[in-house]
Amino acid sequence: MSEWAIEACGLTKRFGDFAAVSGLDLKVKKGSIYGFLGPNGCGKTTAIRLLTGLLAASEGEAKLFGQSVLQNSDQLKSKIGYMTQKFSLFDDLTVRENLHFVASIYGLSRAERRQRIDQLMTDYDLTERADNFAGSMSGGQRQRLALAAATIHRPPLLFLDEPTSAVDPENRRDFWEKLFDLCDSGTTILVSTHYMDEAERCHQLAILEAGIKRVDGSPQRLMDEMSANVVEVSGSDLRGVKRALELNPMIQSSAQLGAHLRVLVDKKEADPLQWMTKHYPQLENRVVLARPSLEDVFVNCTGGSGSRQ
Ligand SMILES: Nc1ncnc2c1ncn2[C@@H]1O[C@H](COP(=O)(O)OP(=O)(O)OP(=O)(O)O)[C@@H](O)[C@H]1O
Repeated sequence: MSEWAIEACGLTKRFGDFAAVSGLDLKVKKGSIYGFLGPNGCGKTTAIRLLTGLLAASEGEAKLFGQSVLQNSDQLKSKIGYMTQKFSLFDDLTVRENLHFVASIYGLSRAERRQRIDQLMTDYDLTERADNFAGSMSGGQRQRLALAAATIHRPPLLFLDEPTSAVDPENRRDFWEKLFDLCDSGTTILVSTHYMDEAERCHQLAILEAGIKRVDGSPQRLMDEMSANVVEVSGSDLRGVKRALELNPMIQSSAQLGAHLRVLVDKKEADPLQWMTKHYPQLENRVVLARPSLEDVFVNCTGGSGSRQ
């Protein structure tokens, strides 16, 4: 038995001359949460569709639980749950009707269906909404309904494409609690996001840009191994300091966060504080070292086109 829920090797998808995903290598351990982090259009949805077998790859291969996605798509269907980026249930059906519909597609028996739907409505706080139309519910409730539907057949592997883009931070936190419950019971989850805080919750993640995986690893490892030190600059004329710093090739990026400038200094400089005050004497007593964040990693490896949370 393979220890991997997902394996991909050189996975590539071209639309005409344009490569939406290029040479993606991936290994996702069973029972873990793996994140795809990247800006709009970087290829997250395309990669998920390749891994689920909904799109055929131009090159490369993907396996789920050791089985080729291309050759075993029928057998693998029952092992996969897929929550698409757009709400894909029926607005003019009630919560219960939507779940009945999905359960019938997955071939659950009548008795099993009723029991499973009641259980899911309890688990996802939907019981009071059972007879409400999906179209009349809030973003958070619709998202819980979509997750209930995606898990109705108890798939061991879940693909979630930007599942929380339409919900507020509190609902997002609750949603992640549900994901960790699923993970705890053995489900493997691949989730795409452009939120840094969400990516930080994943066991492992890959940062994608322009269809290419730039780095992967645990959030902590990515932060530890970043090729830059983070320096915070305070004081006056931060806009002028930023303009001056950005001319220097040792400065990978600088961004103002409130009353500070957050600066990534190439790790080739062993002592970034000394280096900065030597080259910019006006920064004497105005610089401190800061702990790297996942956003710093993102900026460091992509040039910084992601969104901030
Ligand atoms: N069927 C298609 N035909 C042509 N181009 C496509 C097709 N599907 C996706 N693309 C292009 O491939 C690139 C990657 O798209 P994809 O939807 O995978 O990105 P994404 O990271 O999921 O973006 P978003 O966060 O906006 O959903 C985009 O430039 C998109 O326009």
